[in-house]
Amino acid sequence: MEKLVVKGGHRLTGTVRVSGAKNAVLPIIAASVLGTEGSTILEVPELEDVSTICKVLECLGLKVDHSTPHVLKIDSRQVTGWEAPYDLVSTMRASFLVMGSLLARVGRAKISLPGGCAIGTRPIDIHLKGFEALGATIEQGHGYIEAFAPHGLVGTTIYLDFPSVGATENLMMAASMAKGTTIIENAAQEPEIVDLANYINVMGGKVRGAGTTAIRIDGVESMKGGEHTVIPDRIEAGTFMVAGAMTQGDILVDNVLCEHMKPLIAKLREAGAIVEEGISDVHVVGPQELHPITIKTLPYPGFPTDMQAQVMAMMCIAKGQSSVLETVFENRFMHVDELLRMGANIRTSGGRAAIVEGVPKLYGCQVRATDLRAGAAMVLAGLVADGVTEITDIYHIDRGYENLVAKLTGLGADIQRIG
Ligand SMILES: CC(=O)N[C@H]1[C@@H](OP(=O)(O)OP(=O)(O)OC[C@H]2O[C@@H](n3ccc(=O)[nH]c3=O)[C@H](O)[C@@H]2O)O[C@H](CO)[C@@H](O)[C@@H]1O
Ligand SMILES: C=C(OP(=O)(O)O)C(=O)O
Repeated sequence: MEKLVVKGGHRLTGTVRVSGAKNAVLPIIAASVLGTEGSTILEVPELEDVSTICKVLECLGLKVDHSTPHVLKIDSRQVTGWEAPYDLVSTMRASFLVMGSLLARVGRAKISLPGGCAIGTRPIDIHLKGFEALGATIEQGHGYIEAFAPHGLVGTTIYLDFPSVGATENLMMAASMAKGTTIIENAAQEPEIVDLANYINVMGGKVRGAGTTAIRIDGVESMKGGEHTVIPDRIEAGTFMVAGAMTQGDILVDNVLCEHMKPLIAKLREAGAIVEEGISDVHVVGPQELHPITIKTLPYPGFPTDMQAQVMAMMCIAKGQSSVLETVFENRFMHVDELLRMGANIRTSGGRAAIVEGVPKLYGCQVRATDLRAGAAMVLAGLVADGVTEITDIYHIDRGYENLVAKLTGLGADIQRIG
């Protein structure tokens, strides 16, 4: 079994370049189904999740050329299938995002139910309610969801019970070729939503207001295709910024949109780091001693849940008491038990709140990457731990971090992938 072996105690210095955003490229690839002429996507991160969603497209009859690294050429002239099978949806929930584009393009979709995952039950009720509001018929059975709109979808106003990122994206795609106008109220405002809207518009769609709580989509008859460059990954950037802060490092994180990083930048400064915002980069200098901080995860522009585990790793070595309130997912504390094994002092209550008492040292040991960001937190803890940390189940990390070992090694970390 492959594992990461991290020898702690190295100060990180130098420059690291951030890849394109996983959470932007996945819905963008799903949206490529909408276009009848094909698309070219640039700044595509080389990730397991990208391979998985490309396999989903191939199941639908699209042709994907990924022969040039970081570039995807998608031939979407023919869509011959409408089913995303269990093996692909179970490894990556974002496969469910093809439901909206399939409904728009071919009027039907059959997608395996994603099921729960390590960070919570993650239902899809908001997506389904939205599809029904647009006129689709939904049937569930034998582990699959089928949606039908043989005569096309019809625009309407949809108020989301929660600003779900995935539901906003799925409904934006579905509505892009509906008859008339759709307004999504209480929409998610994440930068990845804006990137998807920009791509839909490049293909010939008419989406306005993405990045605000009300998105207006004027349905068009058909879409062509186009070229789109994916935004930088704010979570990968944030993970390196925390690494710099934790290791008393001095690092330049390149290919960053600081506008997307505001909640993390504020917290790193509270923790005592120096953070200098550039036009497309950010410079982080870690303090001698980290101060304790408080975070509460929220939908954008609040503090991102996808940075909670990494920041909790940082809190473990701050001087004093920090706290975390996780409000987006009901069960995103899988990393706590692993951090405890490394000598951290953390108390949780109710699965949503944690108090972290900083300790002078963490100690290397064997730990598991229980999910993607929990895995990143283990790497960060390993960078500052006394001795050697061995991290297993690293396939979770491969879902979302391109070349993590090479990037950290370039900053002076002692980290190897073995097995
Ligand atoms: C591929 C991708 O972009 N993944 C991100 C996306 O996931 P994802 O799109 O799955 O996250 P959502 O915003 O939909 O989920 C947020 C919360 O809403 C709940 N919910 C969601 C949909 C629904 O129909 N019913 C429902 O109850 C979820 O269980 C969760 O508790 O946004 C999350 C929140 O920022 C991030 O952590 C993920 O990294
Ligand atoms: C939870 C995440 O991703 P996904 O929604 O793909 O599981 C994440 O990127 O941290």
